[in-house]
Amino acid sequence: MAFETKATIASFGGKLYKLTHQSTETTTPMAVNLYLPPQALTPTPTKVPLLIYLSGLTCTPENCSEKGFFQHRASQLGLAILYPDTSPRGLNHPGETASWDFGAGAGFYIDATQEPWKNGYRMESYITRELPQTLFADATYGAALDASRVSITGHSMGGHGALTLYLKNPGMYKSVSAFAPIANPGKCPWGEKAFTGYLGGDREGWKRHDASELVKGWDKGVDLKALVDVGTGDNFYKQGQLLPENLEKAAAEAGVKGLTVRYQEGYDHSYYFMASFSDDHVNHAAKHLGLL
Ligand SMILES: N[C@@H](CCC(=O)N[C@@H](CS)C(=O)NCC(=O)O)C(=O)O
Repeated sequence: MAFETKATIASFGGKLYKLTHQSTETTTPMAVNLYLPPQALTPTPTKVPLLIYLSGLTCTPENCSEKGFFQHRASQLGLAILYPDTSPRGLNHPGETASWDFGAGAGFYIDATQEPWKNGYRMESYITRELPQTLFADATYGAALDASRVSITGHSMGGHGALTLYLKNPGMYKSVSAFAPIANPGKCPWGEKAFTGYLGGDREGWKRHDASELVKGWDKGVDLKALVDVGTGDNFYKQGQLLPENLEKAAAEAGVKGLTVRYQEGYDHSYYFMASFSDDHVNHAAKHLGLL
């Protein structure tokens, strides 16, 4: 359904729009923030490409819009950014708000198969189909966007989302990047908890939603166009929640080219880390979206 505009905020010469719309996938109202750079807002706008940013555990569309600093470089290059929410909200499934790493704020960008979560916890279909289709068809916001040029990025759980949705849908996105991604969810406590709850106990089936497994099926002849940053001071990395080495190893063993993983000395899991490297990730997307 059409977007309702809750707020319009000037940012780096462009505008950040706080939107909501009724989703048929989640069956709930969904909040989403959209940044349009100045190039999309002039009296004679050019169509701009889109970077989708998927957030981490506990986040709403606000966290990264406010403190990720993606808009700075995006405004210079002429790139729109979409910040979706991390789960449906208000379904009131039992236990939905009992923990911060499962249920509300923790949809893991998959379509749940287990009761009660299969009702509404359909973030994969929402992010890959319903949200972009609604946005590109929107009379107000879609006109400024080039639907044929989309890239994806994300942080932590959202890094898992970006990598897996990219690997599952060759051609849908022009490039992928991730900050501190949950790179092998089938083998870490966050992923095991979420996948057991949403998908059930069949670990073989989890592999369809795990970047370190999916990368093995990538076409070796096609550059992966993937940039990953991880801070060596990140406590979740130290606790084995992220496992980026497993992704690197799987890609190398499968002969997949084009994965760059950078270990940033001393950086933690926070937005101080992301803001320090967000220019690099916007440049990475821009290169593959024809802006650089
Ligand atoms: N709530 C968790 C932290 C979860 C966390 O670090 N979430 C990250 C994404 S995985 C985040 O972006 N949090 C929101 C923020 O820092 O603004 C805790 O209390 O330990």
